Amino acid sequence: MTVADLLDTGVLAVFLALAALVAFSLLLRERRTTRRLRTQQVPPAAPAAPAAGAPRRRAAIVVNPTKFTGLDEHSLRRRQAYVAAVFRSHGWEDPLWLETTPTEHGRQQARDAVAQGVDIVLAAGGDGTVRSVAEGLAGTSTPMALLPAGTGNLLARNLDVPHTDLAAALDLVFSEEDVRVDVGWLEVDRSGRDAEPERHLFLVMAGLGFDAAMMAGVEDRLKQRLGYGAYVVSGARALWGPQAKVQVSVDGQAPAPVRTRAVIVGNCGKLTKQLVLMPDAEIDDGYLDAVVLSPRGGIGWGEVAWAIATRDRRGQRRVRHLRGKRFEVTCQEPQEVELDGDPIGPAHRVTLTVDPGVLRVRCPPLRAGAHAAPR
Ligand SMILES: Nc1ncnc2c1ncn2[C@@H]1O[C@H](COP(=O)(O)OP(=O)(O)OP(=O)(O)O)[C@@H](O)[C@H]1O
Repeated sequence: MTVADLLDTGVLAVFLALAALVAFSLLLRERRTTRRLRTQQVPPAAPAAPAAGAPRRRAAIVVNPTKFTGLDEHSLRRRQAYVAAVFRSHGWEDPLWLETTPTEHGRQQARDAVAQGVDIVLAAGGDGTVRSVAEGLAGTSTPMALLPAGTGNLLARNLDVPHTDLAAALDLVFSEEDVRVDVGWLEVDRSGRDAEPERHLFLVMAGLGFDAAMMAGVEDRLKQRLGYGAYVVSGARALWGPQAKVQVSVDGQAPAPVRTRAVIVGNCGKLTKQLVLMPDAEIDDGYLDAVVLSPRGGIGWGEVAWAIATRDRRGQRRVRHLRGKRFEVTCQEPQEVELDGDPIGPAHRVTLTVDPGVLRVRCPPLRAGAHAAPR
């Protein structure tokens, strides 16, 4: 073994040790959080009468029932009663509950809710449910709120919506402050010659290569046991893999050939509070940001980890930052694709575009002094 090999192995070991440490601390936090959510008590809600003559407001809650299978029937009913009591205590009508199904993941439910004239639609589930509800609401004036119940809850983390405290997340609904956010669209051409490529909305990031392989490698059983830590375990497995030959074109410019492990395009850039993949990505700036990761071996991954940990914006040969309104990525061999953390299978070509400000989201102001969306 050469000195370079030894160094390579050493850096990789440090990287994996750090990853394991992060996984362990996340696991402990996740367990504490789950326990807190499951033992939440129904508050003695004091119903408030609405102002005389004022129409009572109504929310729809689109709920993914698979995210609550850990709760027994009694706890589930208690949770629903709690939520309804909170709405009544603010003078709202009882919410309309709409469940997702194995074939309708939230888009149709959100459209039905808009057709019924609700004032807001809450997405209760993980990022897949949020994405689907957003597809139903984009371009309408009905805002979306989040009741995060997934593992990653990436949008909630990026928008500073509480993702471990149901009462705090609900409180935001009554703040009446919305922001207009951009949505990203991903067109997936699986064969490279598809006549009608699939089109999906994304709110956080879409990518291909290492990150998608990592998401695809997360087993449901491990996710239930380890929560966010399952991604670290799968990520450690996906570290070893060949670089892919891809062509990246930004805003119609001539495509640049790159050898890469991952191309990730983001509408916003946070993975966790501490881990920011794209420090300059803003969800309301009308642009998409991208990172192209091209590590080779353990030392290369060490450089990538360091660039991400230090939020290095300059970029370097292992981590390149790009910005634009349209990205086209063509792969020589099909690569795994992911969408806000959900793997959607391999594709030869993906096109990513941005639709600025078309979704209203009820969340804290994006930055100090920012104005809320006009009504
Ligand atoms: N009623 C249902 N029965 C079975 N599966 C469902 C149902 N509703 C939704 N799903 C599945 O759940 C997925 C969405 O899950 P969701 O986004 O809520 O969590 P997630 O993306 O798995 O979150 P995380 O990975 O962060 O836990 C959908 O893509 C669909 O496959």
